[in-house]
Amino acid sequence: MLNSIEKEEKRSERPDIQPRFSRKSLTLIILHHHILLYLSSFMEQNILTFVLLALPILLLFFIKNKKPSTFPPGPRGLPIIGNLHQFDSSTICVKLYELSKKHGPIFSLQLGSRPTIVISSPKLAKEIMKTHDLEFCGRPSLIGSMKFSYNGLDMAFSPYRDYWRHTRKLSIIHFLSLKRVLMFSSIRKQEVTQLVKKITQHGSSSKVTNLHELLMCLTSAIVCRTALGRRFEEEGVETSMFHGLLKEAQDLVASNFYTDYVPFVGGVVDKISGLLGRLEKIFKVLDGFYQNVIDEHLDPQRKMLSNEEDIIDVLLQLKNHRSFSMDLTPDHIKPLMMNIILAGTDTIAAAVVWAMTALMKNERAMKKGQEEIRSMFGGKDFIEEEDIEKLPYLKAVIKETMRLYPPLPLLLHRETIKKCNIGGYEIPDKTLVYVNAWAVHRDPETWNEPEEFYPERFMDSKIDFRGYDFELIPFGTGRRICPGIHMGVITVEVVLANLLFSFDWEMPHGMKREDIDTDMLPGVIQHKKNPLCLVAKKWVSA
Ligand code: HEM
Repeated sequence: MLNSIEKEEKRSERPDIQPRFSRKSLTLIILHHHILLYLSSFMEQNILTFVLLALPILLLFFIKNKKPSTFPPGPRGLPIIGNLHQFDSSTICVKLYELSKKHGPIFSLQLGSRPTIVISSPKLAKEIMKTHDLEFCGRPSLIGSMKFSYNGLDMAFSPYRDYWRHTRKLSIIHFLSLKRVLMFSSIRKQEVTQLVKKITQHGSSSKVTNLHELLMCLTSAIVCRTALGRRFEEEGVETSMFHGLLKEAQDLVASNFYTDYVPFVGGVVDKISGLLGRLEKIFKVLDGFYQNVIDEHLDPQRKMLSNEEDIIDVLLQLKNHRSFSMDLTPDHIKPLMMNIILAGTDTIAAAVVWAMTALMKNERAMKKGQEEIRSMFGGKDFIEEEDIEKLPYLKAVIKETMRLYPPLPLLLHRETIKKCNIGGYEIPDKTLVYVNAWAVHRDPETWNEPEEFYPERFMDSKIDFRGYDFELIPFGTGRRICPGIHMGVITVEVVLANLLFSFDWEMPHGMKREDIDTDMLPGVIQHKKNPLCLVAKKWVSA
């Protein structure tokens, strides 16, 4: 039998019967013409022609990306968009948790053209993030994350490759290490002291304290001072503008761009809906902001806010010492700043708000937490970071909060970089992967009464969230585990310890503890939907 190369050779020896175009080149010519027509209809804004021309391309695309038969089962979706419409909800982690009860701890979705799997048990989380961590440590190139990461030049959204490994190593050694994080502890102390002062003023004038607002101000001040050496004017226009920018950026990272899931037509939908325009606009503003901060740092006349070096200083020194394997330009520094600010501000504020919410709903745990701190450190003005080691109940409260209300309930999506087998199913490469920490943290085979807020469950337990225990993964685990874990945990601890130590917390007039809801806002980072508003009474040691 002739193999295809031999056939091809024979054909070229007989020019008389050689077709002018091979089948492959004919298909390419037709496709090329089709795309040209398609683009010109788009330019001329002829929507009907545009959609009609897009249909065959879409069909080709979907046939090519059809789920293999060995893929996990899952809910049926609609034509073309698959399950995308079900993925656009404020409580997506809860919805996926409910679906896992029906379809099992590994099930599939079809998000437009992208085959997707959802993992919902500690056992499978371990398979994905330990046994097969290498196959599962890619990140999908989605339009929002690509924009904010300057096309994957950051850590969070960079694909798994040498560049990511270098950047991550550099961050972990030079600015997110425990040693470096402890060097920033005076910033945290100053900012938390300010917060306590502000709440004390609210309390003395019986003003209600909106904890979400105050904690967002606090964490953005801590993160900005640490990373950029900059502080925004208290409760001023600048601060609220900055929070507005952060919120818009977070919303856009969390948005489902149709461009990512429905090729060709998706881009038009996103353009018409204004999503692409918003993305460009906010990116430009943030980019300009980071550029200004970097220029300030390069200015020899620069006056430092405090004597500490900030993360940009550290990066610029590394640049001068050529510690990075390539030239570290502002285009490498900006995406890292974007990561630190977007990943650090909301996560920490959300975690503290959820802890206070859970404690307000559970008076017993609140009292126990306050007694632990006050009996140990009653004579002090401030609970220092090194005091926290002596507060096991506080630590248990934080673990229990992160279990029930993980700030990133779906972690950050991953993408397979190779084909592999999980739970008896074959998962092709380029499959989108969601690990639903919300579901893992409620696994009934692991946790007794999983819906109960019961910090005591951690008192005699070795389970921790540092990446070794797959039943508790608020920071993820494996190669992609959160590199900001030291900064995140220390900040949550010192803020919560001082809030519990300094104040007795009461409900505003006419409200009961049972009125506090746990509804969530949509987004990658899970915030409480209705702000937690409380009355703070300053506690004075007897
Ligand atoms: C309570 C606070 C925080 C929580 C709960 C949290 C949680 C997470 C989670 C779940 C991931 C995804 C892990 C995965 O894919 O397996 C992540 C990634 C990341 N976090 Fe955090 N985080 C927190 C604070 C921070 C802080 C303070 C920073 C920076 C200063 C930070 C920087 C990052 C970065 C850069 C990544 C991407 C890592 C990579 O893909 O290599 N996080 N975080």
